[in-house]
Amino acid sequence: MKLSIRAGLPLRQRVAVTGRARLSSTAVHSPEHRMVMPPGFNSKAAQCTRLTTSEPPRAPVQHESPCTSTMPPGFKAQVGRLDTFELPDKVTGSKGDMALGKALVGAWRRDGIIQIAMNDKQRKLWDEAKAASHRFFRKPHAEKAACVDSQSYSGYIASGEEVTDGIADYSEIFTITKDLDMAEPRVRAKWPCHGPCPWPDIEMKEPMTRYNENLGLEGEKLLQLAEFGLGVTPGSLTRHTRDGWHHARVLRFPPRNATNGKGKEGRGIGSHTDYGLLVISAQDDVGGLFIRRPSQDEKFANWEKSAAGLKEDDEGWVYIPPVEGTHTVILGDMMQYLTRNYLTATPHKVGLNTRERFALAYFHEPSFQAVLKPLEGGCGGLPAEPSTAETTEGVHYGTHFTNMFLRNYPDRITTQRLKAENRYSLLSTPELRTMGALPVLA
Ligand SMILES: O=C(O)CCC(=O)C(=O)O
Ligand SMILES: [Fe+2]
Repeated sequence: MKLSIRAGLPLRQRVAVTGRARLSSTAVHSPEHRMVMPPGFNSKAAQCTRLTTSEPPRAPVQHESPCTSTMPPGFKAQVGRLDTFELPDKVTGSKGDMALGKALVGAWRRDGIIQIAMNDKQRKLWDEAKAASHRFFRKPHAEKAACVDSQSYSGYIASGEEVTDGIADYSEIFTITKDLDMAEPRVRAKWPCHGPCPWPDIEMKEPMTRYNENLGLEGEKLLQLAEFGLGVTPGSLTRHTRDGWHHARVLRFPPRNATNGKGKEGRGIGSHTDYGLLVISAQDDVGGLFIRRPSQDEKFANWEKSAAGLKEDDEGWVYIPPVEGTHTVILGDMMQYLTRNYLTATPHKVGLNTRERFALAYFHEPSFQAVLKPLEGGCGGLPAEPSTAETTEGVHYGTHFTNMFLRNYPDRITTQRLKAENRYSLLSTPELRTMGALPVLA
């Protein structure tokens, strides 16, 4: 894989200094793959190349995957070409870390998404996880459908079962939440969403666990760097992720001409924002992910009022082509809340392509018990805003997560049991709102 970097500086520093992503190419695909350019763009220059700016010249970008050709048919979008950042092995607070943190925050504010290079270990872990995912989704339906749990939302979600903004999604998913056995105190105390992960077999469990643990380390590094970039006290973000409610979705999307008719033509997952701090994703070479850039004109706060379905059929989407050997990182609702919109959750959606697509989204989250309040002191050197009733009370992440899963899976056995046993009421008890507290069992 080639990184898009300026020659002459050590690699990490080069990326920290020049790691600027631009959503430059503006080729737009109509169903007939006609190229339509917005006014002011040179179609020749924009197709699959970066627009030149006043920045110093760079090495030509060489992605291993084609640029616009992977966009799912029937969608209209700009094509985002993202530079690739490389993270250090360890964040120490060096000058390079500070510069990198600023560059990452700048890219998130401008584009809503960053791309980071996988190291060799991560490439191997993703390859193994992808192979396990292929193996799992090839199993007979009955075997997959048996992988459900009545206490946790871990396990299988059939194509057409997940609902976004009232419409079925065609994605087929295996969700992985914290794998807690039946003797675990929080499971015994019937905390909402807490329970075992119904793994189909060890061939799925081991590679997925290894990959997610590695992404957990990556998530912590990104938060540390984001703290530098935001100019907030170190630990302001990471203090919320002690025993974080990290989870993941292993995803398969059918080809658009081989669906079961339960969803909306060509739609893999409808427009939405995710719930926590960071979403670190890997995708195969097929393509399907679209995002929206941060915009002053688009206001939403998913923890207050659902942002699902937001602008789904509007203009302004950016297609993110798969780039081998990279993760993308977008932001979740709690990052937006903590930073008072300095960083915003990234709306995204997935389109079905002509081939089946495999992806994995890892969600780096606060503790289920965390009650979050906006960061003190203001972000990015901006003055702190006065508190309002809403910000003083804070947002309980476990309640936000539970609300989102109740909304997405209204008919799932887990939802039925949660309601039948009135587990929701536990969310307002002090032990569920105190980080590290364990239930007192009779
Ligand atoms: O398939 C992808 O790339 C993204 C999936 C996604 O948005 C999700 O699982 O929440
Ligand atoms: Fe998502």
